[in-house]
Parts: sequence; C-alpha cells; structure tokens
Amino acid sequence: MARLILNGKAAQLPDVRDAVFARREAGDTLAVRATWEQGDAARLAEQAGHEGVTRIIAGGGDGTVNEVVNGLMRLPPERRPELGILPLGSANDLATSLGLPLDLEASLRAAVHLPPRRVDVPRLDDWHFLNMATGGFGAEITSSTPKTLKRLLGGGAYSLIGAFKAWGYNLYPGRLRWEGGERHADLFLLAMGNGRQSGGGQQLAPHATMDDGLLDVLLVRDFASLAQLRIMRNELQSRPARGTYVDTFRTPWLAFEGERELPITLDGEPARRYGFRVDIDPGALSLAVPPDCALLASLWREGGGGGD
Ligand SMILES: Nc1ncnc2c1ncn2[C@@H]1O[C@H](COP(=O)(O)OP(=O)(O)OP(=O)(O)O)[C@@H](O)[C@H]1O
Repeated sequence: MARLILNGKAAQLPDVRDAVFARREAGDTLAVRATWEQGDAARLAEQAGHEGVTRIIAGGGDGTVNEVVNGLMRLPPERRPELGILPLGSANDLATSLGLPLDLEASLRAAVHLPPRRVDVPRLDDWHFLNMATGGFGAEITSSTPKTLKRLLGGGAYSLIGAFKAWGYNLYPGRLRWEGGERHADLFLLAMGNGRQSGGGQQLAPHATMDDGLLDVLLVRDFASLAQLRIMRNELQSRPARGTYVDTFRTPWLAFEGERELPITLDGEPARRYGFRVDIDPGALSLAVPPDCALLASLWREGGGGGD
C-alpha cells in the first residue's frame, strides 16, 4: 500500500493529478495527502507508518523529502515504510543524483514500483538528513540567494566558488573532530555528503555512496585572499586528503564547535548553529532507487550497476 505525501504547493497541478490518475488506472492503490505548512509532511509520514502503509512517496522538493525522512525516522525500524521520491522542486539534488526520472508520470511509476535498497541516514543533532549537510559558504548562499540566481549558479561543478567575489565571504573559526582526526580551522565551506550534490547541482561529495556507513566530508579552510583562489580551485578538483586549503575524508561522525554562529543547510533547508555533532545510522531507511544507481555501492558489488 503506497501513500503519496504531496507538498500542498503542487497538489493541484494538473500534471500531478494526471500522474496520480495514471497510476490508479494502471492498478496501483495510491492514496494522496497534501501538506499545508511546515511540519505537515513529517507528521503525515509518521502517521502513515502507524497505519501500516508500506511505502511513502515524498512529492515535493528536497525540503519535503527531508521532512518525510524525519517523520519516518521517528518510527521504530520495523514500522518504517519504504521511501519513494516524486521530485517536484526546483533543485531536486537528491533525485537527480540518484538517477530518478524527472518526467512526472515516469517518476511516479518509479517511486511506486522501484525495488527498495537500504541507505544510511545521517543526523545533525536531532535533525535527520538524507542527502547533504553544508556549513559556511554554501549555506550562506542557500539562505540569502534568490532561487533564480541559485538556478543560474547551479550546473557547473564549482561555479559557485568563482562567484563568491560577488558576495564577499566569511570564515568561521572553530574546532572540528571526527573519527581519527581533529583540527582547528577557519572554515570557509564544510560539506558532509551522504549523497553527492547540493545547492542545485554542486558536486561537493562526488564519490559519496549512501550505503557505506560514512559521510564524505569536504573541508575548505584557512582561505584568506583572492590570490589563493587558483590553488583552492585546483584542490577542489584533485580533492587531496590534506591540501593547502582543501581536505577530504570519510568518517562515521563529525563534531564542530564554532566561535561564531555558523549558517548550515540540511538537505537545502537553512539553519544556524554554534556547534553540532553529526552521526550516521547505517541502513536505517529503504529507498526506491533505479537499478543502475551510482549512489549505492552494494549495487556495484552485485554487478548490477554502473558506479562511477
Ligand atoms: N501548502 C503549502 N504551501 C506552501 N508551502 C508549503 C506548503 N506545504 C508545505 N510548505 C513548505 O514547503 C517546504 C518544502 O518545500 P520543498 O523544498 O519541498 O519545495 P520547493 O521549495 O518548491 O523546492 P526547492 O527547494 O527544490 O525549490 C516545507 O518546509 C514547508 O515550509
């Protein structure tokens, strides 16, 4: 039994209605609930689990998926429905990198019928996310930049780094700790990927997989002048374990204690924190993904997918 939780903004779109009717005509049992305000999607997802619904389809942007995930994670694992995604946002970073179809009818069919795979669910303090958390530069952009501009910036992998001049930028001093490491840094950008991209196409964790029990971390730090931009850009491409300005590593947890408030995003939703801790709950959710999904390492091991 599947239930579609739709962001109310999309509930009356004729294409969305057509896609739902097409599923019902094809014989699927698909009930629909629409949200009215923030918090509804999480509550509806949790409620559906208690009612014995076996698959929830999150219909909306990355924010709706994030809310549904948080609702599902409030349920005990044995009552947690599988998750399908009907991408209806402007960025759809997770759906895009999962390789889900973006055509409405095809994506609803996929969300109802694709077989589920276990994926990890990271959590920043008490807020779960499925795709990516960022802090610093990317988060400043997400919370202060109009959507159209974000769309313009999206696409080219690190185009946003080239555009930072237009905004000016801030550094956020603080102490980072993770499994096997600790350092003080003037943080420019921190990305913790379960998935690979955020901010409308920025590949901040291009090698992340969602079933390895680990966060793929990108740390850009101690970056003080425009003259250093070229080195930083090169390091963003080569992704050194420990570069002059860029570090990349994998870890099951990470903690940050800042000296000033850090803007962060969780699956694109903005927040601010002085400090936080991120942990990961391995295999906590069953997610409907395409058979050749690059984000699932287990699929490549089984020889079913393409991988990188
Ligand atoms: N009926 C509604 N009308 C307007 N906003 C809503 C409604 N229901 C929920 N919301 C808000 O929409 C947010 C989630 O938006 P979501 O990210 O799914 O869509 P989006 O903003 O269109 O997508 P994107 O961020 O990719 O552009 C929720 O946090 C909630 O605040």
